[in-house]
Amino acid sequence: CLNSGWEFIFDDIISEVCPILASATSKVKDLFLSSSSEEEDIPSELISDSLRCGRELSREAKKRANRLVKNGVGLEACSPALLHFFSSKLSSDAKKASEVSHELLTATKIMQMKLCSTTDVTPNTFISFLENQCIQPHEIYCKPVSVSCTGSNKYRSIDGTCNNLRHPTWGRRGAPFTRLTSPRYADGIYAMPVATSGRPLPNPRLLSTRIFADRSIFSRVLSHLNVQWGQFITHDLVFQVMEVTDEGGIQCCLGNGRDILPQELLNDKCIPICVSDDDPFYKNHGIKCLNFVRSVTTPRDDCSLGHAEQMNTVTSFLDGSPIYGSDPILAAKLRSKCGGRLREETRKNCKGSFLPSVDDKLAVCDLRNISEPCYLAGDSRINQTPTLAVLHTLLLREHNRIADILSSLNPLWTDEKIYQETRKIVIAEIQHITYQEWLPLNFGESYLRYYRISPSSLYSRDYNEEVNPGAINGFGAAAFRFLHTVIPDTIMSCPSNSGTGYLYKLSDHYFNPGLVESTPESFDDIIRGIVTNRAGEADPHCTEEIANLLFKSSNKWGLDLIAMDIQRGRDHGIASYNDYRETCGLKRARTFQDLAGEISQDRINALAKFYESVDDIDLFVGGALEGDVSGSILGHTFQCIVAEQFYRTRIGDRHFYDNSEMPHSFTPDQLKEIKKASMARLICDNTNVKYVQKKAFELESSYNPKYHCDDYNAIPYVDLTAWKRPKFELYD
Ligand code: HEM
Ligand SMILES: [Ca+2]
Repeated sequence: CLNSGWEFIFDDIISEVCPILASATSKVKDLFLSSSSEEEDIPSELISDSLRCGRELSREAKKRANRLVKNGVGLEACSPALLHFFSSKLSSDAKKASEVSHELLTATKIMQMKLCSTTDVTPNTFISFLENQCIQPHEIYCKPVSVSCTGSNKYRSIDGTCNNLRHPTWGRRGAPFTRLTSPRYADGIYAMPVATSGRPLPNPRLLSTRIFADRSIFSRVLSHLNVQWGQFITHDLVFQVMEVTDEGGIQCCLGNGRDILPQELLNDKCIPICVSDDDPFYKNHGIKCLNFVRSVTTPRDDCSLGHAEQMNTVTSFLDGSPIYGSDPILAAKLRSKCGGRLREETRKNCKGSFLPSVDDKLAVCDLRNISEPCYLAGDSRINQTPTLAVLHTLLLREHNRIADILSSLNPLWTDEKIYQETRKIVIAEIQHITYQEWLPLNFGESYLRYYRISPSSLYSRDYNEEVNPGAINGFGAAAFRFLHTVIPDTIMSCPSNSGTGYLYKLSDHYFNPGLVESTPESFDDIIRGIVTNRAGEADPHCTEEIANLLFKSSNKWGLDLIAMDIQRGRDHGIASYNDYRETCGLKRARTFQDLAGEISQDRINALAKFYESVDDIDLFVGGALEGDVSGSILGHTFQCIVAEQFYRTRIGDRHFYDNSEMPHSFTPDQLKEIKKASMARLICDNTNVKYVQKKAFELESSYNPKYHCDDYNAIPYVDLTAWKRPKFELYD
């Protein structure tokens, strides 16, 4: 189970594909023996030979990967592994960047192998040596990303470019994730990390079953909608996709999970999760291997060589990209091109509208028959669960509702003008609901105010163009995934005419949003259910619906999201928990017992049982076991990473909704209206639900009672008349 990622590079292959490089060895050796200083340059022919050879080897590996799938080593129909790939599609430019990245990483690895086998250079000194050299490959190997910003930049671009006019690539779709701490790759470049002893890290599935085991405790405060909003904004900020071949997704296991594939059939991007014979769940199903594939990487903007960086395939701004898309081609496809509206579908007997259908339903949904819905939205994860689809639908309706009002207020506005103004309002509402309602509830109001994360007065003047709004790797591949432990195990549906709620198992509905439209009232019933159903308690325990049955389709078993979270952190070379403790201002632990300030004794004992050294603990595991910070559902280290992300997402966004004194800033009248937006009002304005609690992310209680949607004092209404403009503004 320990693939490093470099299985395709052998010395004999190098000499076959790149004979020049093989003979370069002695020259390199001389260079290093003669110089102990790091000032010496790597000979330029070694660099160019490595690049050429990296390209050759990488292309060979790609051909082999395609061949394997073509020859039958592919994903089986209706398998959990296939469903996991449903949302892993790459646009052609992202695919190209990923290929270039693979070539550069392979070249870097070859250089390292040559230097380390012939000199005293260790993997770590190699990386710092490389960084000092700041090698930029010739443009035929990698073209630096350059964006020029023209025009007024009054509205956000779809792909996030030109938000920051000094650093126009920051926050764009396709950018490398940023890091708070140096990565932990075994070889400093890309190889899967190992323990400090050099032995394997503990098995992720073992950690999942022993530390995160199911214990059904529900939150007494938070609603399912609180969790669902969390996933929705996750999808706005981050999307790492897995490597695929031109022929389809990658299979790493034999016989749908009965064993791991033999090395000769294994793709080098495979990092399957092995399951032990005595696994409490999988032993009953004969499952020994869970399919898992490495994330796509991308070159740095300047193409410089170094360790791997994963690609964020969506804009990292909180900019409604799950609704509008991060890619201009998709964004255009989602528009109706009339009245500023987005495409929608209506149904007989249903008052509200629904998302449009994808072109090829069977390629991205797990349907029992083709008449069931499968939606198209700005984010390809849309169909993952019915409640995610419900939130997408709600925001689609909000866009079209606002577009209709704006066009009646300003009848001469063009489709483009209405679309852009509406998009701006919807994004502002999403930002307001997130920063004013959702973040304080989950992470503590006073904490967020203290760190200037929550907006306070009407306008803010906090925009700082030197703050990179990029997504932090440790946020997406570890800290924010802690919220997987609060996912409830059911989807609740509450018909208006009965006092009862019906519960559906989450695992019966992955990639099948049919529940949303099973009757004309289903959509509203699920909305009532999602504000009534409880979230899971914020402890490390999580439901088996995601820890044994994720994407189970018609099988009796599925994948384990918690084991995947741990393995993904390793795939991304996320620094250890101990490194992050230091980054976040805690003392580095020298012994397990040093964790006692943050982690309870029984949990420390569990960690000491599985990890050899306190330095080996994965960020996801250590962070999840910390006791909560007062007022937050997170412990200190996760709180620090999540807060840093939302700080950057706000301060580094030129278009953040309450920024003042920008050419595109809202007028005071408009901003006052936007600040009335709430989750409850979003529901009231876009469904047939009549009563909802004022704080919809919290359960109904005597302190948070339900109000009628017509009660505009309790649930204020965003009045759009502030957007009525004089006719002369037609052409701006
Ligand atoms: C039923 C609900 C959910 C399901 C089924 C689900 C499933 C998944 C899956 C399959 C992945 C990709 C795993 C991988 O390949 O590494 C993922 C990633 C992730 N999830 Fe969830 N998730 C859910 C809810 C949430 C919630 C509520 C949050 C946070 C509030 C969240 C945060 C994340 C994050 C941050 C990632 C990494 C995203 C990326 O970089 O692509 N998820 N989730
Ligand atoms: Ca975004």
